[in-house]
Amino acid sequence: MTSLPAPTTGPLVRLTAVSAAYGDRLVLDRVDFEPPEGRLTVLLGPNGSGKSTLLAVLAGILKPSSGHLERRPRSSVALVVQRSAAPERMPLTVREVVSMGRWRARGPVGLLRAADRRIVDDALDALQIGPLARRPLHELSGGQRQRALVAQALAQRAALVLLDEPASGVDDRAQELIRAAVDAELARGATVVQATHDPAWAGRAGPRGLVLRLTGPGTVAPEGQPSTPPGAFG
Ligand SMILES: Nc1ncnc2c1ncn2[C@@H]1O[C@H](COP(=O)(O)OP(=O)(O)OP(=O)(O)O)[C@@H](O)[C@H]1O
Repeated sequence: MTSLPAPTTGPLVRLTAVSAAYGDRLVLDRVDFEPPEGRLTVLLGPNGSGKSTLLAVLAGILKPSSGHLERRPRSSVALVVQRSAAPERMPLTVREVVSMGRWRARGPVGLLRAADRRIVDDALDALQIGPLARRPLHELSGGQRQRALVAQALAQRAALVLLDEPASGVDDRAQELIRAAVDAELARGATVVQATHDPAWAGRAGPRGLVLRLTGPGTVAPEGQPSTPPGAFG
């Protein structure tokens, strides 16, 4: 298992008074948020409350309309988008999709090394999709595809792992594998932020994790003070 580089100073990621909007629709309204490092943050909230938007801001793919986003320089981030937002007809095999998780480590023209291939194999094994490795992604069922996308995130060995409802619409076995994958990421030292509708995930944040409830539009509140580390939420 590849361990993470020693943390440097500053937060891995921190939002200060961040607002985000689509046109004139305000979705996040001056949100302060710093996920506790090496822990699980669970984002709960109804459809449209802004969970995906918050993840997109954390990932750096949606620019806040105001406020401040800090990210630790050179820190890596993996994002598993909601299945409905993932391209379904990528002309790639499952192994190729998971191998894409190593691209950032190797650069655009870098060949994967033996160590990268081992990481890819481990990720395929973790989600039990090794037997599907040669299959084109578009031939897979929705749940199998979801496992491939989670495996791609695992292969990144990122410091910050953002998951948008990774376990929704998958069977019990896949849910169990995804839960185990999240546990393994936390054990590796990753900081995980997961959006979900499933309140059962809240219990997995643990005493040092964080549960945020988005009630939208624009409102984000920590749930249960015991799981809120001091200073993590302004
Ligand atoms: N690209 C977009 N353009 C315009 N409006 C958007 C866009 N993406 C999201 N929205 C709107 O922003 C609001 C928040 O959406 P978001 O997807 O962040 O919510 P969510 O909590 O993740 O919802 P769900 O549980 O359905 O995934 C919704 O009102 C949605 O319609």
